[in-house]
Amino acid sequence: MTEPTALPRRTPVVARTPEELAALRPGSGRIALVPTMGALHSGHRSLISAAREHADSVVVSVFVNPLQFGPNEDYERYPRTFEADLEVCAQEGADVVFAPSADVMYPDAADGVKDFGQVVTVNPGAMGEVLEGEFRPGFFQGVLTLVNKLFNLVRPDVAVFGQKDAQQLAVVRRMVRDLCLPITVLAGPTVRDEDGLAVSSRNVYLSAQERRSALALSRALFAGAAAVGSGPDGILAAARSVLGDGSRARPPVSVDYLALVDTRTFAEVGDGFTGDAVLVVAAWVGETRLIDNVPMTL
Ligand SMILES: Nc1ncnc2c1ncn2[C@@H]1O[C@H](COP(=O)(O)OP(=O)(O)OP(=O)(O)O)[C@@H](O)[C@H]1O
Ligand SMILES: CC(C)(CO)[C@@H](O)C(=O)[O-]
Ligand code: BAL
Repeated sequence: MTEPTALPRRTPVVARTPEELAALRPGSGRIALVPTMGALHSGHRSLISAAREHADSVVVSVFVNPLQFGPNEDYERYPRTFEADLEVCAQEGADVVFAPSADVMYPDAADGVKDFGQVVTVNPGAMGEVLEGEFRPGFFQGVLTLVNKLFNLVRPDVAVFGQKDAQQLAVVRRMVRDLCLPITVLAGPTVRDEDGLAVSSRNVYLSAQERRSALALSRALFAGAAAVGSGPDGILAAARSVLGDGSRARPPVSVDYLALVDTRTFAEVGDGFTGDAVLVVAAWVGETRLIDNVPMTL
């Protein structure tokens, strides 16, 4: 018996510039966009696969956006694995990979990546100032500016974002609403490793010991979710009992925030709140900053 021949995979076409992207625009059919920073993993795969279900053609953008990184963050070090990313896109059936350079996306930034003083940007509003926005000043301004540019270049009908970056998802939805963008935003559930750790490109920074310590994040969130019947205080207490908090956090884990917030506004919820909420956490594990969350209904 002969070995079955592997099905031919469609290799996506790579566009490096807006002009190349425009030339690839299909004449008809729905377009879905999956924005990423590359270093693609199973979480991204699930988003590309969801995108395929909602559109005739799928564009994956791969761009490490300098505008959303703070001066002391990991822009330079961020994993860049373009050839492997192309393979993932081929396996998941993406049609186009848009992978511009920083110069292409920000031609007027004085030194290409660092001076954005002259660039017109998108203001994320109050939701962009709290939690991730507080710990990463300018982060959501950078994200929304880039996402808005991608929306204008790709002109998708649908854009797919991960629930793992819950505040980013909420801020993007708010931009779409407030700026009247004709785009449907879809969310893909958080993909986790078997032990519960949310898959993330930054997990490659973790040593084996740190990876074990990082499980405190998802375990704390699951403990909080299991206490949903006991209201906001009970949920937070259950999560804190696993994760610790402030000076009680267990090294090498150091917590930036643990909060229960309204899914749509990201305002902290208090006693008596009913509706959709999300328990969010951001913590350092050694030198690596991770975020995670679990949605719940109170
Ligand atoms: N585990 C996951 N499950 C589902 N979606 C995910 C997951 N991780 C990331 N995503 C989504 O993939 C999209 C691109 O994210 P990004 O490329 O920054 O990956 P990341 O793994 O979150 O990277 P980082 O480690 O930098 O946070 C975002 O919409 C993000 O929410
Ligand atoms: C949405 C995004 C691609 C914008 O750079 C990025 O923040 C990400 O990968 O989540
Ligand atoms: N996953 C969100 C992109 C960032 O952390 O910069």
